[in-house]
Amino acid sequence: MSETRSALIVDDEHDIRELLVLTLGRMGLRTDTAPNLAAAREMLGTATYDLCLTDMRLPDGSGLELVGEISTRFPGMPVAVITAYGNVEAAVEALKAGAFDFVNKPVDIHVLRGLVRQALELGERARRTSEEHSSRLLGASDAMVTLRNTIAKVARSQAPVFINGESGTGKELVARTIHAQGARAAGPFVPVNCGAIPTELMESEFFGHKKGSFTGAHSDKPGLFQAADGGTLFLDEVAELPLPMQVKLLRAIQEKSIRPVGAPGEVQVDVRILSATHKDLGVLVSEGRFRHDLYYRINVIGLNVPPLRERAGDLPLLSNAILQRLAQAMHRAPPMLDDHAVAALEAYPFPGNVRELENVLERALAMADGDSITADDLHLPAAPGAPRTMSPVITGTHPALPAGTPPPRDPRTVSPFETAGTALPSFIEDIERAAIQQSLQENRYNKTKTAAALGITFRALRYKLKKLGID
Ligand SMILES: Nc1ncnc2c1ncn2[C@@H]1O[C@H](COP(=O)(O)OP(=O)(O)OP(=O)(O)O)[C@@H](O)[C@H]1O
Repeated sequence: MSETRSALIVDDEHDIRELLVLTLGRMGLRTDTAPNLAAAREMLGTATYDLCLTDMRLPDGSGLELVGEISTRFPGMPVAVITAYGNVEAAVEALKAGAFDFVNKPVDIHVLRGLVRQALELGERARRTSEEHSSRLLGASDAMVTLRNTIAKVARSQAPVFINGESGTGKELVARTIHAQGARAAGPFVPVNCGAIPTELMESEFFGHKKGSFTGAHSDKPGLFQAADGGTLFLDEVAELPLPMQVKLLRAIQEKSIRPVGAPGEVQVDVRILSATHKDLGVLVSEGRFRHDLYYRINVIGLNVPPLRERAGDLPLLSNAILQRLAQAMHRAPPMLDDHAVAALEAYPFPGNVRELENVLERALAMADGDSITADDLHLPAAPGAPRTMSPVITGTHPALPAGTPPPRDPRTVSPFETAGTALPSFIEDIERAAIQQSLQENRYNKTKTAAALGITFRALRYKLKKLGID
């Protein structure tokens, strides 16, 4: 626990607040204080705490109300109450309302310190559990339920699995889930981006090398196959493997052994192969760009991860889980998406899938002032291929949606001719903005690659991003 923990202290008695601030401060905690319920609520709206200590009797209500609110709004945050000595009923009520523990007045410093230590441990455990949840493949759509069921079956076997799906749909997460649910879970999971290894280093990266086998080989180095021994090797972007490397990989998979560069003999390896690509590998095989024998070897079981736009019903669940995770990392209370924001998300096609959703929400979280995220905060780009309209996609200027009101129209249906009558420079800027945003998504927000794809320099791209207000 290296980062500073924080506590909210709620008590109307100045002396008690001082005593608690001093004691918790000595334990290394940062503290905020509130003399009443209203102030406590305000503080909880702007910051997240690892612990709350509240008096039962407050000038504007009961500490019990706070206990209830905290348990619902911040389920992982322990709250303890300070009760008058001998008031057993109040203590029991507090525990029933969700308090973690209570401490009697006058406060015994020893008891208090023990309670704080336990509360922090409890919070830490809750945080870890929530992190485990966040690495789960979420979604209640039929497609995701089917995918999760298939994964559960596939995980039991040792067969190679080939995962296909657009960028950012969750292919790596699927691979990690197969590994985590299978018999090799205690072994290593080694992901490798096949498109990121320079061709000349590939053999050494996959199979390792012996000291002195080539210039720069200053010591023996095990390769990725050895690193994944007893576990899983995940070949991401497998379509990017050059043909000569495909031959070597096929051999290693068939023989279950590898020969490090410069080594005299073979080394046995026990590795399960999972692979993925967003490309159509069948087409690459028919074009002779991917070996059919390797294709059949890695594609014993094939899984398809559907794009987010085909399971828009998963958006609220996914968005809330992502916001919760991001807010927790920022020690903030997770904001809610308002109705317009949900409608805007559901109308947007998300070409970058869940990864793009994460980026959109991260930016929105940084922009949002209060407890909720509006459609304006989302800054959704125009749908790729469609010129941006003169007004933002979802302006957020609509009044709150009454129940039953249809959501704002789908930005994809906006006709480019709606731009007629607008000043030419602004029209051109909009087209430029749409092209840059599309290229950014296609290149996964890598600005160097985006600049290259657009045929402009990195500096020019940076200038345009600033000028067009894209960040
Ligand atoms: N169903 C899901 N539930 C929760 N998080 C998800 C889900 N799908 C994807 N994610 C998250 O979205 C992000 C992108 O997922 P991941 O890296 O697995 O996608 P990918 O398809 O492998 O992307 P690429 O093709 O670019 O390699 C990750 O942070 C992942 O945790």
